[in-house]
Amino acid sequence: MPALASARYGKDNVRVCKVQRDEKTGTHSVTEMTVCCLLEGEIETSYTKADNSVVVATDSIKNTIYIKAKQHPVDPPELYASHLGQHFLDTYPHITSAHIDIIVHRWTRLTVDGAPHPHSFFRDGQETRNVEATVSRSGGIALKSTIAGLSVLKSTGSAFHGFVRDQYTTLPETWDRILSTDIDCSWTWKPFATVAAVEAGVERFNKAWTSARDIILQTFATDESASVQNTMYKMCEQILDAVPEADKAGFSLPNKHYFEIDLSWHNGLKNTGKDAEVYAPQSGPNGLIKCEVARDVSTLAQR
Ligand SMILES: O=c1[nH]c(=O)c2[nH]c(=O)[nH]c2[nH]1
Repeated sequence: MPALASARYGKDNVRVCKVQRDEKTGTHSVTEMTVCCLLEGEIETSYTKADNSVVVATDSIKNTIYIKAKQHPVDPPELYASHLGQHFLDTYPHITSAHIDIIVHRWTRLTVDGAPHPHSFFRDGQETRNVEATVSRSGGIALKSTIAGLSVLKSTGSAFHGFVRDQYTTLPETWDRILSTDIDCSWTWKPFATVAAVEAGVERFNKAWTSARDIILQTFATDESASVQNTMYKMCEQILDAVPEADKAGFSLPNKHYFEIDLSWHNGLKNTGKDAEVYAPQSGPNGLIKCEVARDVSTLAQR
């Protein structure tokens, strides 16, 4: 006999923009987010018995996302996600956990005549700052912070050699290649007991984001990379050092290949090895390299 094994529901792709105005200076700040909010709890009968009495309508969930954005700061997103998730537990006794995913889109302040403009912004890239929050009666507030979609490329300082060579191998070893990826980096916070605990020392979240971003960019640029694997591991170690309240850091990185093009068939034109200048960027297939580094290995999820 089949039975409901798991269920959660809510509203996805809720787009929210909050403008905060400093009346004294006339400076505005803008935060644009895409929010997903899914609820779990004693909601089985809505699936199995057509019992809508246990359903908080997804339309109401959407309204709540707007209201909580009005009532609370949306920066940092970790705090807003905690307030939003906690609201559902405080308001509906049969809801046992709220899963909040937030994507924060970039609006970077414009510089006009050398000065930061008070109310104009531009989108400088597809990079986003993301948060996944699970607020539950049993586990408190679990937060994971992410930098996603930060595209980087270096034109030297990357090698890849010494890998397995057998009857399946065609890739030549290289001591100098283009390395390019779209950064997806996350760090997982030790659980917080309450929203008040998230709020106490709330500056930790923006500080961690800035540190992680700096570490990623600096290490990407300066590491003499032996592989994507080794470079991402070095970044994780440094992020764990910089963010003492995180117990895990990890990456998921596509290896976006740039192939050398042999043009020697055209009048002996040299364009490989030390003469390589014109490359063919590949859309796919691409490598995909992932890892998680735990401060204490016992905190790693069992697989
Ligand atoms: O940094 C790399 N890691 C790999 O595992 C790999 N595999 C591959 O073909 N190229 C690369 N590059």
